[in-house]
Amino acid sequence: MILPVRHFVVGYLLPHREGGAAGTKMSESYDFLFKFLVIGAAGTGKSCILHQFIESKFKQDSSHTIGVEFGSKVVNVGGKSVKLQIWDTAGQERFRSVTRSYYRGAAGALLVYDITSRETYNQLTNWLTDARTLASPNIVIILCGNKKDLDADREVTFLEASRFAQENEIMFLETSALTGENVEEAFLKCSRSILTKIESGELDPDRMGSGIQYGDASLRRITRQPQQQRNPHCTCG
Ligand SMILES: Nc1nc2c(ncn2[C@@H]2O[C@H](COP(=O)(O)OP(=O)(O)OP(=O)(O)O)[C@@H](O)[C@H]2O)c(=O)[nH]1
Repeated sequence: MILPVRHFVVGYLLPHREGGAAGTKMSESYDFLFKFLVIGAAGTGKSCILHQFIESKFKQDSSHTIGVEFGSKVVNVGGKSVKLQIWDTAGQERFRSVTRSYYRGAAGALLVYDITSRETYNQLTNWLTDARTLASPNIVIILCGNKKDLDADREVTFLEASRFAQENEIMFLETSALTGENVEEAFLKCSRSILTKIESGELDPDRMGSGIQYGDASLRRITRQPQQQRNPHCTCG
């Protein structure tokens, strides 16, 4: 059965609160917008990670995602407000053709496996290849070994996963959507890396399909600057 894609999209659009570790805001004013993906095998906790990040609580009775779900949050990264537009994709193979259509132009991704399931870890190379091929070769990826709270059932060591991350030039953290440990940090770390690449000129927000857009706040600052400083890269410092 093939349903139109829009039927799969569930919104998490919540009011952006002032304060908190991420420093979110009431208004929709932000410096940058980054498109993010959450990818990885079924049952690894992708939806729970997104829910924990946005609502700061564990999603009880999470069921398999059908297609994609959507969440959005404004965070403060290195003095810049960044709106993260996050697509949580289904891990089940039968939704792969739908989820793949959401990869295009993503700036960042959380690649999730379950530390208690070697099977989910063994699939990482396929997910990584998909992300780099379908989103962008420059996509900034953070590997998340989720369910860190289930250490007694661990099947994948921290060391081997960190070696995998190093070999594949991606960042790495172990997370727990249940306790919230490192969940926000994963999104912030990935966002920080994207911002650094914008600053260094490695990523160009003006490039089509970069997954990055200037927000109102950023554009306002550019137009206020003297003519000789109107280089978008200068706005990130
Ligand atoms: N103990 C523990 N359980 C978790 C954690 N994260 C998720 N779970 C459980 O793992 C199961 C799958 O979580 P989901 O978030 O639905 O997994 P998913 O990756 O979104 O799955 P798909 O939508 O099928 O791709 C659920 O039973 C969750 O309660 C975690 O950090 N710790």
